[in-house]
This record gives sequence, C-alpha cells and structure tokens, in this order.
Amino acid sequence: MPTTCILNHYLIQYSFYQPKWRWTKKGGKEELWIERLAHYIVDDFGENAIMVLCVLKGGYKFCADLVDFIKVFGRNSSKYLETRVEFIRLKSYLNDQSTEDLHIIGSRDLSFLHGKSVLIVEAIVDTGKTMKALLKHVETFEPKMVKVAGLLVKRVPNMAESLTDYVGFEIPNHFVVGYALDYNEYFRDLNHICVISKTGKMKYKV
Ligand SMILES: O=P(O)(O)OC[C@H]1O[C@H](OP(=O)(O)OP(=O)(O)O)[C@H](O)[C@@H]1O
Ligand code: HPA
Repeated sequence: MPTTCILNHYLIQYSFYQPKWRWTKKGGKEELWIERLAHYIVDDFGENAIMVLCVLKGGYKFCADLVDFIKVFGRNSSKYLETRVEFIRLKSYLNDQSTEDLHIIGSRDLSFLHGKSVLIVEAIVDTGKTMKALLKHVETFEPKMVKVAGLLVKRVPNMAESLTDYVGFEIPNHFVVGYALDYNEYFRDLNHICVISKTGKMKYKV
C-alpha cells in the first residue's frame, strides 16, 4: 500500500482503499475484498434472514456495497437470502476527536431487532466507544444473534478488535476520510479512503 491520492492532494496524504481492490485466494483466483466478507457473512448466517443495521452516516456506502454482494451470493446459490436493512444514526466526533457524548439521532427504539439475526454494518471502529455503546443498546432488544461488520478497524492502543466479527482492513492510527467517512462533514463524497493531512484538518476545523 498506500497509493498516492490524486484528488485534493494538498489536503490528503494517501489512499488506503479502493472499492475495486482485489486479493488473490490460494490457488490464484482473484476475489474482491468485499466479496470475501460477504462470503463469510453468508456462511455464518446460514438459513437465517439477515437483519442489517447500518450505522449512519459513515456506514452508508459500505453497507450498500456489502448488501449488494450478499445478494449476489444469494442469486448464485439455490437458496433465497432474505435481507432487510434498517438504519441508526450515531454521532460523537468533533474534528478528529471522539467526544464523550454519543448521540443516537432519531428513534432509540430498535424493537424490530427482537428475535432477529442482526448484522451491524459500521464504517470504522476507532476507539470502539460507539460500537460498545451500540452493542449494549442492541442487546436490550434481545436479538437472536448479533455480528458486526467493520470496514476499517484502527490500530489504536487497547484496540477494539474483538468488537468486530468481519473486518475489511486494519489501518494505522490516522484520521481517514472518504467512502462516506467525514471530517466535520467534508470528504464523505470521495470514492476512496484517504488520510487527511494537518493542513486539511486546520482548514476544515470547527
Ligand atoms: O470507534 P469510535 O471512536 O467511537 O468511532 C467510530 C464512529 O465514529 C464515526 O461516527 P461519527 O460520530 O463521526 O458520526 P458520522 O458517522 O455521522 O460521521 C464513525 O462513523 C463511527 O460510527
Ligand atoms: O478516522 C476516522 N475518520 C472519520 N471518522 C472517524 N470516526 C472515528 N475515526 C474516524
């Protein structure tokens, strides 16, 4: 890795992730990384309908892509993979810092999760505070099972690896933007994920 980020090069240092990235399986066959995650998820959920809980705003692109691939597996196998997608909006970051204040924006009522096999889809697990709080909240609605798919897990001291069942990429401890991840609402629209530079942080600081 990393390849130079072309867009906004004066703000962003590197790009970590491209949606079309492939990895090579044993035996030489290439697979998209997201296809691999979808594969594991489909295997684990088996016959259970998947109740996807997408964590907004950061998780919307990853969730859309992941669900597409889960559906592809359904189409390519004889079984019908039932998926339903619901959303929860959480907010705790200001600039590049987690605040102690985690807000659930909108309804806290997730009773539709009761008895369901839930897949939480999150863009990034950084300090892990958001995911810990969300898991605690979700458990109160007594789902049948809960798994977490995280596109990125950050390598931070006391990193929260065990919170995430399906990990796209483990990344170094830098603040990243793009592919729906933001810095004060900027850069969500980038197609790839980059590290924001000091200059970028200063320019868009609130
Ligand atoms: O592991 P943590 O340190 O708790 O950080 C992870 C959370 O932070 C971001 O959300 P944010 O609060 O920025 O809201 P957003 O998704 O609307 O940007 C991200 O999308 C995760 O939900
Ligand atoms: O690195 C990050 N980028 C964007 N949002 C985030 N929320 C936690 N960590 C990050």
